[in-house]
Amino acid sequence: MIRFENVDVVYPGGFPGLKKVDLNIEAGEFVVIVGLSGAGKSTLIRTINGLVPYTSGTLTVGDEVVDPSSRRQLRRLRSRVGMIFQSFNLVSRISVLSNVLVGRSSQTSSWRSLLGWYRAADKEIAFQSLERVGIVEKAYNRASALSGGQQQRVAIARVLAQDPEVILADEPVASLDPPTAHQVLQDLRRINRELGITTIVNLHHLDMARRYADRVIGMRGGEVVFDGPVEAATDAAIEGVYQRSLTAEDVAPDAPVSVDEALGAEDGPEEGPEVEGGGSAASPAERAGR
Ligand SMILES: Nc1ncnc2c1ncn2[C@@H]1O[C@H](COP(=O)(O)OP(=O)(O)OP(=O)(O)O)[C@@H](O)[C@H]1O
Repeated sequence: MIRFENVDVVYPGGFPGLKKVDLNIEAGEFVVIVGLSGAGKSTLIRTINGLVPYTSGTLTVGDEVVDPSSRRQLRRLRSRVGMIFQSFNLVSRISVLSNVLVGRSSQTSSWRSLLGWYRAADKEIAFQSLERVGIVEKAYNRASALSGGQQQRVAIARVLAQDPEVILADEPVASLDPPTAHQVLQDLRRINRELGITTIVNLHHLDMARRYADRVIGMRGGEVVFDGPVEAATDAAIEGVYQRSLTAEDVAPDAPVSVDEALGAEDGPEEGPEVEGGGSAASPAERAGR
């Protein structure tokens, strides 16, 4: 699905962002990238959708080799690869629904997008996306009126409305308190399982990485220095990535549990909203009060 072959990124000024990265990420995987600040996690993620152009090697997404110099191809790539950011990146003064409809822009003529005249089918997709993250009732609220966790769910719904093959999430829970962070990660994990969307997430805290990842990639100095199933991401392995001992803060923001304990923990409670069927005959739009 995503293949890095000997990929380098050199930032303007000559700073190396990625060094000789070789990676294969299969369709449907849920991959978490860990590493200390400055390790190259964001660079790796942003290279996949062309936000950061790679300077040598070959990057393939699906069946297309990414050509950072082709604006047309980058537009197409970004319609297939959705991105979620730490700061949500919503338009705060417009409604939740309008924000989610932005995810339909690549399928909508520019005059319709500009005027906000989205087709009924696109609105239905937007409602269904909001339903999938459990906040369809907020469709007509201003985005700014929502909590951080709800805003991140809107951002996930916007990406879902794109019908993406890949979701990239760059520190998606760094601005959220731990319980809310877990809920957002549970949403991403559930969506990955239900829809089979390849998902790549940068995370700082190891308890979260270990709870949600299938596979962990460790980075240091722009290089991939660890790549294995979550079971292999032991304390010793991550200490090898960080090149120092782990601290409580590495593991969890405010709950210093043993990392090996977290690794052995059962799956987190699947608290996400019921999505299929839901026990109600009402459509998502009806539940939103349309
Ligand atoms: N636009 C840029 N120009 C020059 N150097 C950059 C640029 N963006 C990132 N870098 C450098 O590239 C390196 C990797 O940065 P990156 O943001 O990918 O790290 P990260 O692992 O995501 O860090 P963090 O966890 O702090 O976000 C850092 O040393 C950073 O200073």
